[in-house]
Amino acid sequence: MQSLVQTPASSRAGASPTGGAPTISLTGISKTFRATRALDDVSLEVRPGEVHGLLGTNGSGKSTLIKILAGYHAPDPGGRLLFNGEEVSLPLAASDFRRLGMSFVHQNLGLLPSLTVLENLRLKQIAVEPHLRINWRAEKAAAQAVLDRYGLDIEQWRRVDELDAVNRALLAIVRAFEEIRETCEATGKPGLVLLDEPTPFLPEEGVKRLFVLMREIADSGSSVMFISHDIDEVMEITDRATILRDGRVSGSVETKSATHGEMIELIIGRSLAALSDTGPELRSFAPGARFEGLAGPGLPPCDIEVGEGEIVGLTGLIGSGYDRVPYLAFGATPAEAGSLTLGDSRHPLRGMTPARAINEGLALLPGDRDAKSGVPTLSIADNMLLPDISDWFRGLRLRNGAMRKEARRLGEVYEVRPNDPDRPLASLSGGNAQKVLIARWMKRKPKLLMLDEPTQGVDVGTRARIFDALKAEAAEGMSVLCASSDAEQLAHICDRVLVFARGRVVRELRGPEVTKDHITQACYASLETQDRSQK
Ligand SMILES: Nc1ncnc2c1ncn2[C@@H]1O[C@H](COP(=O)(O)OP(=O)(O)OP(=O)(O)O)[C@@H](O)[C@H]1O
Repeated sequence: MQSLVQTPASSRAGASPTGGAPTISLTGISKTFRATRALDDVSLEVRPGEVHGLLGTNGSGKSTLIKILAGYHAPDPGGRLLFNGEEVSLPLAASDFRRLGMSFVHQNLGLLPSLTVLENLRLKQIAVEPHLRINWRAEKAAAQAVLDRYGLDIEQWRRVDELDAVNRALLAIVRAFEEIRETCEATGKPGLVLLDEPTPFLPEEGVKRLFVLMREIADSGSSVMFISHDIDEVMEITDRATILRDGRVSGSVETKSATHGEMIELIIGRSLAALSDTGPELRSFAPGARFEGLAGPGLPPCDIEVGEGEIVGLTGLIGSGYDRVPYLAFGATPAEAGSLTLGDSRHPLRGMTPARAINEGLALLPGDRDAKSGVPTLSIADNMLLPDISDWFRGLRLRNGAMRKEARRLGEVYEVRPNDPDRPLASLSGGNAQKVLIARWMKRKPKLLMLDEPTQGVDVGTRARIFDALKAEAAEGMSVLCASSDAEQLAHICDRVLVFARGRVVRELRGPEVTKDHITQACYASLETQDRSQK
């Protein structure tokens, strides 16, 4: 590797080659949660006008670092933080953020969905500044000025829950930057906006719009810190990136000249097999699951077949309806019509409930990032084995030891870190909690496993393990339906991919056609189909 990759020691605080002080400089930050050393002597700096990436495996400490910067966690004694050269004592206080010029966009964006765009943008002024009555005309003009400044074409009177995901994310970022703009203008010093994975559920064109906005913030002289699992995105938008592994800085790179492979090695400590540019062999499968006339809100009747042992991907652009299929099929969203044939039995989908679906041999791993499908207060072992709890009784006695042993084995297979079956799910990082839930459903060996964005928030190394495990289960006869907007993920695992537009399957890719490029092209070609049918 060339000199573009700096060792943690050489990237220590205060060594900004730009000559000016870094916007933020952290030195020797550690954080211990009982037995877990979440951060160990982390040092990094973000320079003025820089978009800086923060990458790392699940549990590597990214969220802990952001929580320290947000004043939520106090770090262990000994760490230092300099902001524009000023020493700031840790933990940060609520009054520090505006004074220094620091703002955050957390994963849930922090907007108030039932309020309008205007109210979200001007909330602080409306709620905090004293006035006898709100001058809506002035507030409207101020909000419009903000929207115009960043070129956002959003109606001010729309409620935030009526906006699409892209506009919600753009609004959150604009609001965060507006929070610090006045401070930056008054002090003439750069501010820092921290974005904690704002892109996972956005379509590609939405991500591009976000990047334009991030670049505008950086061009104004402020800095942006961007946390993401998506290496391609980090390579596209950031100037430099810091990579964490097991709570330590494994490297700091100039992203423009780093390669994808170098980034992966810094993240997981090893390289991965390259993605093949031809899809899998064309194979035929015995009948597995067949949906006929499956219909529900946002999905006109459609037919989908998945062979025994076949992995079928469902994809399309946002709003195309592909992601509704697993929920309607499982009864998590009530289906309006349709039937499911599994082996010799046929089941009406109207009136299907998750409990019945599980009884028939279906499983669903939802795509939420808050691990809603798990029980945060229960242990890892309970979360993995709860659906089969009756198997773990001997008479009236629950075989706790055997349960723990099995949970530890599954934790090993799915690389759950830390692999301690007694820990509550809530204490795991988001990606590790997702691994626990994947293990739970894979272990049950359902006839049809349905997944929605299964590896969202899961690091690149574990992603490969999960793909291998899915393929291994499919080879044993399990049918798999995987809804995902990630063409690379689908290309890794699928035998066949169905591309949706306006709720209908508009393209089927099979065998060798199942490549990342073909899937992406088919999604964008579906946009034309979508546009034509709208005219
Ligand atoms: N409140 C807590 N109590 C105990 N352990 C914690 C707590 N918060 C985080 N940890 C542990 O600290 C380590 C770092 O977790 P963190 O959430 O920072 O990782 P991350 O890099 O953000 O992961 P992900 O990409 O999965 O979100 C993990 O081992 C996690 O289990």
